[in-house]
Amino acid sequence: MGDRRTEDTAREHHGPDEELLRVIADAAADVARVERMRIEIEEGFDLLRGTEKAVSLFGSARARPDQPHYRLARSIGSGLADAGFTVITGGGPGVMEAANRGAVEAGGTSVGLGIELAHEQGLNAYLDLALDFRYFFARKLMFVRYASAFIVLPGGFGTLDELFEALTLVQTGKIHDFPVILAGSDYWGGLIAWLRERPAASGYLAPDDLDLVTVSDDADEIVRLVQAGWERQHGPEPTHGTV
Ligand SMILES: C/C(=C\CNc1ncnc2c1ncn2[C@@H]1O[C@H](COP(=O)(O)O)[C@@H](O)[C@H]1O)CO
Repeated sequence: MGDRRTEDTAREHHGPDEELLRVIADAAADVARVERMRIEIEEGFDLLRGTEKAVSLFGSARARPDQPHYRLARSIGSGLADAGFTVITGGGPGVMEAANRGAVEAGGTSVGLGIELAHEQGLNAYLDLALDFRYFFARKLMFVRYASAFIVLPGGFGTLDELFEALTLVQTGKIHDFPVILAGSDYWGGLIAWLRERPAASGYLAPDDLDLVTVSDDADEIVRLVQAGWERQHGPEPTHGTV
């Protein structure tokens, strides 16, 4: 009924031919939009195909190199590279740059999946592989598809969005044995306490949902947690012994 009235109103103002042309133009724009999405996903897959051991790391675009969270991200990036993990970030400044920088400094592979934004910052200077995305959802698919763990450093809305998306995927069983590690207890402690006192206490989270996330301040421990998760997913790595 509502649709009929909208169509009638449109005809009164523009006439039936103009309205039909508008509907056809809208449909053509949607076809073009879907094709852009498909191409973007394909480009991401092409870029990352063959990436077998990787971690996605998130955190503030605004952290400065003299800040502790930048330093922590840099040493996590190095530790991951030493352990053979490719480091994937959003390719931007701040914590992303720090993790990519650490990975490059340790001789590892560093990936940046950037996002086109109105106030373009550009990709950071520490990337071996990079791609800029128009669609957040296509970019998020790459973060999950190629990683065996997520590490989340302090950040704002962007980081929180990535954290809760990851937790939702694990909670709903879309991904399994997938470590979600919060780096920086000073920053995340309050959020964990709130999740326990509000959503969990209200019954909106199961008590063991909070076990899906681990908090750590120690880069070495974080790398060990990531490695343990990888082995749960893939089996233990062969040791290169002398026998
Ligand atoms: C706002 C500023 C730079 C924006 N540049 C970004 N480049 C790449 N990825 C980004 C950028 N901004 C946000 N992201 C994504 O969200 C997370 C950080 O967001 P937050 O709001 O800063 O926490 C990050 O993990 C990216 O994936 C510089 O001032």
